[in-house]
Amino acid sequence: MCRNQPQAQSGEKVQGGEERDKVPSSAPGREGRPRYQQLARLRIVVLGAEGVGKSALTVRYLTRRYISEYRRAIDLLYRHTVCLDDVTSEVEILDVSLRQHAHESVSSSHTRWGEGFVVVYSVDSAASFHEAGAILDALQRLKAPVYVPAILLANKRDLDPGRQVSVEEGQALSLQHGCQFYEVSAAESHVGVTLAFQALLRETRSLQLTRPLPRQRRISIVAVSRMIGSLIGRGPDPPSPTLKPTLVVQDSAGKRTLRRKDKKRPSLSL
Ligand SMILES: Nc1nc2c(ncn2[C@@H]2O[C@H](COP(=O)(O)OP(=O)(O)OP(=O)(O)O)[C@@H](O)[C@H]2O)c(=O)[nH]1
Repeated sequence: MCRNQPQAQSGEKVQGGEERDKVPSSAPGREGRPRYQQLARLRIVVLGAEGVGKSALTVRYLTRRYISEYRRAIDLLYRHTVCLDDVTSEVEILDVSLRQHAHESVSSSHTRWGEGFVVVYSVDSAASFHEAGAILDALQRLKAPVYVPAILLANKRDLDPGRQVSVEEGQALSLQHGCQFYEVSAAESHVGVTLAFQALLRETRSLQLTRPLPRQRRISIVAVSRMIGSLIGRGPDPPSPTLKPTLVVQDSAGKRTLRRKDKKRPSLSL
């Protein structure tokens, strides 16, 4: 039985792209297990206007801790092993740093890579609420006709005196887009944040299971390796300005390091 909490994967080995693509489907995977025994992988993208608390929420979910200041203007990719409902999955969370007019920066690279989406706004910012609506529109447009598992996350509930967006408005927007809605405060508690992420992981996982496995695996390998190729400038596509995540890796001593993905350091494994 596994604990119902996300766990940092320590001592994670990060490999280059070419090696990864060569692994035949019957060969042992990087954990030394046959492919069919490897963990399900869920890829989550966190989107929202600038400063709404995307990093605070992501770190709150992953570590239960609240850290009030983060490096800005970089995308971060977190990889963790999560046990939920006694099912262990490898979860990758891309915390995207979008600038003004965030919805215009949501690209098909994000939607091709991501399987589940957290769309965040801040209750003290009507502008961020409108951005969230535009992001949900953009996701649906880019993913159409495929259904998009997403949650709408209203953050900074603790700032109620300065509230510009009511709970009812948040609910109405989520109903309009057919997604779940949570109002939370990354600053106050990890509970709501954890429930929200877990709901999305469940939905994303359920959707994965409805797809035929071999085909889905092939598609995800191609999609990720293409994305990684463009991230590190090796692929035929030009590098996307919005998809250059820094990988957060936790070593066996528990020390966390940030690695920027650039030409010299190809670093994401399948
Ligand atoms: N009061 C309050 N402040 C919060 C909360 N969550 C985040 N913040 C603050 O909001 C600011 C922005 O938080 P970030 O997590 O960096 O926001 P972000 O969306 O990742 O920012 P960018 O990556 O620059 O777009 C920081 O000063 C946080 O401390 C919250 O729940 N309540």
